[in-house]
Amino acid sequence: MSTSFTSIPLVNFARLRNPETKDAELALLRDSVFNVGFLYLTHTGLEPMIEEAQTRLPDLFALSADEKLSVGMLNSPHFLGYTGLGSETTARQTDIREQFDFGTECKEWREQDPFWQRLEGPSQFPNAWVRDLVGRYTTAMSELGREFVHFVAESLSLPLDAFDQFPGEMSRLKFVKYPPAAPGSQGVGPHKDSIGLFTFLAQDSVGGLQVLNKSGEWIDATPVPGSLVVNVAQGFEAITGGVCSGTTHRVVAPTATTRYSIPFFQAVRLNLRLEELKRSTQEIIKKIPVSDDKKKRAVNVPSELISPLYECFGEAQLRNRIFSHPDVGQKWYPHLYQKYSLQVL
Ligand SMILES: O=C(O)CCC(=O)C(=O)O
Ligand SMILES: [Fe+2]
Repeated sequence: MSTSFTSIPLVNFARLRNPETKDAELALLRDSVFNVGFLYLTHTGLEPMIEEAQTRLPDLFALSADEKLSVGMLNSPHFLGYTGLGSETTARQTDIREQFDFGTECKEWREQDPFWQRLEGPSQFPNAWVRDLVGRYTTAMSELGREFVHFVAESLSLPLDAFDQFPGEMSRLKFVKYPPAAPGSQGVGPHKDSIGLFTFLAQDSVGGLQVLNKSGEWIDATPVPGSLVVNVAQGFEAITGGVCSGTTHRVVAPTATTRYSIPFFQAVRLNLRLEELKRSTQEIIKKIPVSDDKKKRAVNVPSELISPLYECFGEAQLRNRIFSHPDVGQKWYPHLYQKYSLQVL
């Protein structure tokens, strides 16, 4: 398959789980992850769960402004909670969307913990049914994510658990609403997902998600009912030394209908450090189907996200959050906000 994809491959999860069809589907998975960087995952068995969540989203966003603000992200040093329209910035432009960010359960941050550990903490739920839905949805997605990563390892003929040293404590889930806007408006600007190994995204039938291929063309990720769009996030980019780069994507705002989406960002260990990565990625990089030259560079310069400017992956991620949500960043991390603002990257 060409690396300059013009359509996004479909990988059938049931065929990965079936010993008779597994090998052929693993080859497709390998090509999709390492050459394309994006795929639709179908037949996951989670279709009813996804549909239930999609059906409830209009009710969630119909809560009163007071109810939403009572769980505003500004309350949260963990960047969890509600973000109103126009409060988020991507690629230096304002995004036209509203969203609720949640995290899977994790330990509470304490004073003696590293400062970047504070990215993880308790979620804010506006009511009991949202808490219940988020709990069930994240449990199901976490299990799917673990199984998916095992298949990715197998697709490279690596041991099943080759990536099991990397997952972190708190995965993130978002419920997102894009209201209709003027033609060509930015739902969310071009970006790679900084959080996580892989992102598993359920989108509704409206469309607007686009991904950038290696020739610099935007390709429509046209909705495929019941599927999850899976993309490589910067955590996986880091542990493959940048060889498997996260794919850039964006959402063009809808013009006539409201669009809803549900991305799940699979956690990466926040304490991953550059030196550790350089060691652990070597064996992985050897197996990835790309040129030796690219591999050599990968070992020397593991990833743009793991920069010598940062202590570890957690700090790089914290910096990213601070600039995506500058009001939250300035409130909870004023010194870091100032420090990172002065850095030339
Ligand atoms: O809403 C979507 O389809 C994509 C959202 C996204 O890329 C993100 O929130 O990182
Ligand atoms: Fe994204």
